[in-house]
Formats: sequence, structure tokens, C-alpha cells
Amino acid sequence: MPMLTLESVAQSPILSELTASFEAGRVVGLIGPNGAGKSTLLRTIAGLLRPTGGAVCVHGVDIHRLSPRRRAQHVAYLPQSLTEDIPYTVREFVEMGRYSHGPLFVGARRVAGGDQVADALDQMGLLALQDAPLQRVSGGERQRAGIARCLAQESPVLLLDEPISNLDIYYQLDIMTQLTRLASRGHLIVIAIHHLEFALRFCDELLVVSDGQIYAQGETAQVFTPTMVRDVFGVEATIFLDPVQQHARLSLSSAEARPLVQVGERSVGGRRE
Ligand SMILES: Nc1ncnc2c1ncn2[C@@H]1O[C@H](COP(=O)(O)OP(=O)(O)OP(=O)(O)O)[C@@H](O)[C@H]1O
Repeated sequence: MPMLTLESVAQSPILSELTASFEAGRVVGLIGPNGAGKSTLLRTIAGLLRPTGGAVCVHGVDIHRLSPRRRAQHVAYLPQSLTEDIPYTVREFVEMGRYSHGPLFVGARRVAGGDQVADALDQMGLLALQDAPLQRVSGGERQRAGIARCLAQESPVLLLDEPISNLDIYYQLDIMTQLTRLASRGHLIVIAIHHLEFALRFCDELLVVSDGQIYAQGETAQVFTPTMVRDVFGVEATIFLDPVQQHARLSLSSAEARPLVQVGERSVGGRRE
């Protein structure tokens, strides 16, 4: 049985009847232009928005029929942005990820979850900042705290809305690598991502959403084509093998300024009609 299934999920008027299924152990990239419906879909899968039609199931269980605590045992969700006025320290915020596992404290005595919280803080490079008020850390540090909270939750499905958008290149690479590792341990990771080159490199499969509908879904190597990038984003793409790193790379140019059009065996200068 797939870990996550979308059965004709609709969110009128934004999403129309999306059907897809995803297995454990995969990193799924949710890509599409601004306003396509990616965040709406993630919020619907997370149980925060009730679909106007269809159902979202994790291991066959309809996520919208569960209590918030039971739902959190199935899915962890990172919103696109965390508000800046959360009145907790970094550690307290990450500890909230353990909510679905029962109380962290009885009186002043910690009963469980300390190891997972410490591990999550460590993985996100936040141990030195754990006592800092969340209101005073940088945008990227707050984003890492949000990811740490999801990791501490230990849910089988992680839904992350643009998890690397505010991060410096060290943490962009580090977090994508860590997500790959988590998937290899049996989690299903679904990330909305605008960084197409990272989607190409790190995602096992892609769900391409355009105008509230699925344009394509499947293995990244099959779905990520110049035609898809042109159709969905209106941009010309060339995919090539990085000669040093030996992974797929992407060169993008504006469709309007497309330098060459292939006509039969002849290359001519051209613009999009
Ligand atoms: N609460 C809401 N009420 C009405 N319309 C909404 C609401 N939230 C989002 N929308 C609209 O739904 C559409 C999809 O928004 P959504 O945030 O899901 O897109 P997205 O693909 O995540 O975009 P982005 O890449 O810019 O984050 C947009 O046209 C947006 O204006």
C-alpha cells in the first residue's frame, strides 16, 4: 500500500481533482509556478485545510478524520514561513514537535523526547542557539528551527513548504542531503521547491502542478524535460551532466530571448511566437 494517496482531492476553486500516490522512502518535489496551488495542496495533505472533494490517506487512513494529535503522528508540516512573533526559545519551539507523543514534562521533570529534540537541534546546527528567543534569530535560523521541529516529530510523512528558500548555500545542500538520508530510512518527504536544479538533483520523483492541476507526475528523470519547463514556467531549459560532480545540471534562459531554435538539422536564431 502506498504511504500517501490523493484520491480526487479538490480544493475549490484552487485545486481540481488531484489523484496521485507516493511510496515510502522517496523524496517528492512539488514544483510549479507561483500561485499554482502547491502550498494549498500541502496544507490540504497536512490536514489544515479540509478538501472540498476527495480524500487524503496516509497508510489508507483518511487524514481528515483524525484528531490533531493522531494526525501529527502521521504527518509533520513546515509552513512556507513562520511568523516572527512566536514567544518561545528555539528549543521550546522544537520541543513542540513532540506534542503527538504525549507530555514532555510532568511538573518540572522531563519524561520523554529529550533525545529526539537534541538530535533535531544538532542536525539543524542549532545547539548553540537553543536558548535564544525565536523572535531574535535570523530568518534562515528560524526556518532551520521549523525543520528541526518536524524532525523531532518523527512522523513517517514530512511535508515541507519551500524548506530551503531562506537558507545559505551550505544549509541548502546540507538539508537536501539530510532529507535524502531520511527518505532512505523509510520516510516519505514531500517538498515544495522553486530551486529547480536542486529538484532535478535531489528529488526521486516530481509532482508538477500548474494552475491547480497535475501537469505531470513520476520519476524525476522522466518528468523533468525542457518541454515541461517551457510549458509550465515559460522558460527555456538545457539539461546537462556536470563534468566534475557527475550529476544533472540545468541552464535556464528566458523563453523570449531564446537564442536558437532547432529546425530539422539546422539551428537558426529565433524568438518564441
Ligand atoms: N486563503 C485563500 N483564499 C483564497 N485564495 C487563496 C487562499 N490562499 C491562496 N489562495 C490562492 O490560491 C492560489 C494558489 O496559492 P498557493 O499559495 O497554493 O500557490 P503556490 O503554488 O504555493 O504559490 P507560491 O509558489 O507563490 O508559494 C493563488 O492564486 C492564491 O492567490
